[in-house]
Amino acid sequence: MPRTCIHPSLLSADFANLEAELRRIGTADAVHVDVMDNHFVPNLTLGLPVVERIQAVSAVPLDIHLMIEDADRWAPAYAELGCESVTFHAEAARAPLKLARDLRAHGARAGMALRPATPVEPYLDLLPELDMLLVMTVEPGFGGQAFLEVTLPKIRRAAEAIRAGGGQVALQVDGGITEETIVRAAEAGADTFVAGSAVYGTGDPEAAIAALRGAARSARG
Ligand SMILES: O=C(CO)[C@H](O)[C@H](O)COP(=O)(O)O
Repeated sequence: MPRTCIHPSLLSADFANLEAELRRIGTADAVHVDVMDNHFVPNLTLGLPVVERIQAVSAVPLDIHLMIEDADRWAPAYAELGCESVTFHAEAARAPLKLARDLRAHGARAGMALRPATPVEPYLDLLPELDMLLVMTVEPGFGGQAFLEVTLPKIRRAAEAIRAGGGQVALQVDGGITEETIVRAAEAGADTFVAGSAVYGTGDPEAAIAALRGAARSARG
């Protein structure tokens, strides 16, 4: 069976109790950490010093999603901390090819994200340089938004291109993922699912992770 990964988003966790919140998602494949700078997106979260402490105490690997300007400058520093994957936005990188190579050289999986309105076609040549492609299924910046069905054709096109290239690149979706929308994203070809509200917004994050995983697996066949 193909690998199905669930990455709870810390954006929906209690920021006053991050270490305890990390312990509630021990069965997750990674924890998704949203770094926002109030410039690339209209919201501000956390940066390197906090991620360094999360990395020190987390039992699950860190999946860093940089929603920041000047990704070329900052992304390698997150890789240096030992984060498992570091994802920059195509719209925020001056030299995406060099940046992806830098991230891998620092030992991280290199990820690239696309806003809902950004087409995937101009970036298909970059796929061999990436370990993960993130198709945003909401406008980046805030948790709790509704899944944008309009992104499904892009997920399908990205999945086809990844399969044609040998299937080495994870296809991540982020935003509005629930037990219902995860089915449509999985059918379209996504294999890695970020979920904030649908995990931390419930009383039992581990049960939510299991339910999301089960729904995605049955959709992927
Ligand atoms: O990148 C993000 C927002 O920009 C978050 O990861 C996303 O909001 C997840 O939250 P939810 O599952 O509640 O939509």
